[in-house]
Parts: sequence; C-alpha cells; structure tokens
Amino acid sequence: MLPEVAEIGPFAMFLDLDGTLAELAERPEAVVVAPETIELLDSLRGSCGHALAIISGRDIAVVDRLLHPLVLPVAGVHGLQRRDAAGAMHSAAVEPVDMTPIVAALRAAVGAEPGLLVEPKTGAVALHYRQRPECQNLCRDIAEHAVRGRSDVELLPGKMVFEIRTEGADKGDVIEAYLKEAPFSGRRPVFAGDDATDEVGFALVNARGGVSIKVGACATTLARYRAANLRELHGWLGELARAGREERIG
Ligand SMILES: O=P(O)(O)OC[C@H]1O[C@H](O[C@H]2O[C@H](CO)[C@@H](O)[C@H](O)[C@H]2O)[C@H](O)[C@@H](O)[C@@H]1O
Repeated sequence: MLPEVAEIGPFAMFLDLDGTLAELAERPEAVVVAPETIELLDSLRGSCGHALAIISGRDIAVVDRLLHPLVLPVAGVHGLQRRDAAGAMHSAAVEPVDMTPIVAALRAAVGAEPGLLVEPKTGAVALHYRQRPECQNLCRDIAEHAVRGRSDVELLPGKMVFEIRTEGADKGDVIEAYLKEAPFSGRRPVFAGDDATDEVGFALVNARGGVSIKVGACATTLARYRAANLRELHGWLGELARAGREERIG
C-alpha cells in the first residue's frame, strides 16, 4: 500500500535503480531503463524543484549511461560515490580499495563455472549467481574467503549477488548528505528501493519523518509502505509528478 499523494507535501525523491527503476535482468549489462521511465523521472524532478537523486549500487558512470540523456544527482556503489545537484563530486572519507587482487581471487575461485559472473566496480566487486541460484552457498563461501582478515572491505549480500565493497558511507549516509544541501533541504524525503542494501536508507528516511517504500515481496523490511512491483510504484510516482505540476499551474 502506498500513501495518498495529497498527503506527501513538498518532497525530495530518492530512488534505487535495479529492481526499482528497471526490471531485474539475468546479467547486469542487460538492464535497460525504459524511455517512459526516463520521461517519468524528468517530469518528477520538475515537480520537486529538482530534488531528485538516484541512490544506486552501480558506478555513477553506469547510472548516467542507463539514464541518458538525463544527468541527475547520483550516489553510486552503495554510498561510496556521490555527485550533488550542482554536479560536484564528493569523495568518500576513505580511498576506494584497489579491488584488483580480490577480483582476481573471485575469478580464480569461480573458474569456468557457467553463469557465475564477476562484476568489477570502483572500490567494489559483485559476484552474481542469478543464472545459477543453486550456487548461493558456494558464492557466499567464495566471497567470505575473499574478505577474510580484511578490515578495509565489507561483504554486502543482495539479490542473487554478494558484493565486496570498500568499507565506508552507506545509502543512508548519502541520503542524509543530500538532505543538508539545496535543493533537497527542507523537503520531506521519499525513498523507494527493493533490496537489502536499501534498508539503511529506509531507516534514515523513517527517522526524518519521510516516506520509505519497499518494492516487491519481502517478509521483513523497515520500509513503512509497499509497492507490489515497478508498475505500481511508477504509477504512484506519475500521480505525484502530476500533482506537483497541477500545484505549480494552479
Ligand atoms: O542499488 P541498485 O541500483 O539497485 O544496484 C544494486 C545492484 O544491482 C545490479 O545487480 C542486480 O541487478 C542485476 C541486473 O538486473 C541482476 O542480474 C542482479 O542479480 C542484481 O543483484 C548490479 O549489477 C550491482 O552492481 C548493483 O550493486
């Protein structure tokens, strides 16, 4: 169930990408953001004074490619990277760890196992098993082995993926950082996401009196609202965009 649009007030919008703006795909590079979704984002940002940011696990450069021609404020790699509304980059407190040896270790452990994918990112790497769900335990063991004894990286389980990431700011921290800056400050935060890594974002938004929305089925979540799927969420976002537009015209 989603809240009544009329009750939201002036909002700042934070949106996860995979599973929230785009349907999940077998492989990370197969994901496409539909042209209607790009239009929706464009219209939505117009209804909240451009206080709209993407909060993703992907690199900012990849988010930009997926959302082309839009260039939005984006936090990437689960909070490790952040570009503000003026286009300025904010680096994390810690230097991103050079993942080369971890990527090599994961590739060696996965070997020629079909369907297991290693996705290198900036200061992070993801080990995907979506095409081989039965390999979940194997992938967990491989990822745990790769981080053993290291305090500079952390293991983040996600949807059919284990991610190893430089220890640092999370999605909650970057939403908080945006809320201190124009045009986000003074607005009520709304955050929608579908994955375990979005829970810290829900916690932050709840603490700020905002609207947290879990997309898809899940037994436990900190989110206060639910959207059954992308279609329901995007329909609601469209209503929000239209309500903002009518307000400006009226
Ligand atoms: O925070 P997000 O923007 O949602 O990014 C989270 C991760 O998304 C991608 O992996 C997920 O989507 C893939 C494509 O649909 C899917 O194959 C995979 O199973 C999902 O876990 C991305 O590849 C990761 O880098 C992101 O961290």
